[in-house]
Amino acid sequence: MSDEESSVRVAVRIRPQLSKEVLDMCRMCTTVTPGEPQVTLGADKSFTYDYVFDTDVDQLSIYESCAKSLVNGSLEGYNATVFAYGQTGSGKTYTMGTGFDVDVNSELVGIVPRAINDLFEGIRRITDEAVENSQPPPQFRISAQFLELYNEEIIDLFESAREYTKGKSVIRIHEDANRSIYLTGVRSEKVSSPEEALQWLKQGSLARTTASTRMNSQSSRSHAIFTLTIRQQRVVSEQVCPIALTI
Ligand SMILES: Nc1ncnc2c1ncn2[C@@H]1O[C@H](COP(=O)(O)OP(=O)(O)OP(=O)(O)O)[C@@H](O)[C@H]1O
Repeated sequence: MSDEESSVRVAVRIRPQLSKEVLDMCRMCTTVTPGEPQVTLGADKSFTYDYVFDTDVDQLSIYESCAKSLVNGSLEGYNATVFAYGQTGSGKTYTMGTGFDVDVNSELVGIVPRAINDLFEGIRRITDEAVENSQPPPQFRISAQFLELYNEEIIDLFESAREYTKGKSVIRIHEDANRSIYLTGVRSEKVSSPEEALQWLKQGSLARTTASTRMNSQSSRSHAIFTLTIRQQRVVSEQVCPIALTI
């Protein structure tokens, strides 16, 4: 598949050094080529991506470049996934905004809370436009799921941790005739406002498995997938489009 046909975009974000790294006299080994999405490691190993963000790029710019258009697209019926990948301590949780504290200073808010706010803002806009045009506004139904993959087990972050230690997980992974993977037994919560969705995000984030690693004192130790499913029902048709945000 050529680059033009691929719907996958890869962005690299370089985080600033942490105070401990500065105190330990660690040195940056990356150089971003000005005006190009290219990063050089050390003296001569250069790599080009769709986007490269250097240490000074803020959370809003990352969201606007990497996720905003996907949120808008999801309201038009497209599926979208934002996936953060990288070694421990590289900044995945920070960038996605799914750490313990989702009530951070507004400038530091990450991708997931921004996507939630934009999603509900988009719904409000579509509803207002329909009313202005004297048309029946579409009905939106939004539901959230939050799963964690840890030690090859799937944990439902909306269920209490206690139930899982008793081995009560009812989540099963299946493959359908088209070889698509789907899950059953996952708890799905209806959300009707950004506040409600953020509350579920916060509750699920707190339930995640964490421990310290040598490179991150509060490492997530797992993969987590936060999924919002949007059902938009118009008079003539219904569209179902999940947006998954993976940390
Ligand atoms: N762009 C950034 N600007 C400032 N601080 C950052 C940035 N990215 C990450 N950090 C800080 O770096 C530390 C590690 O980041 P984070 O916990 O997000 O890493 P992670 O990739 O999620 O790690 P793990 O896989 O171990 O969970 C945190 O203290 C975080 O606040």
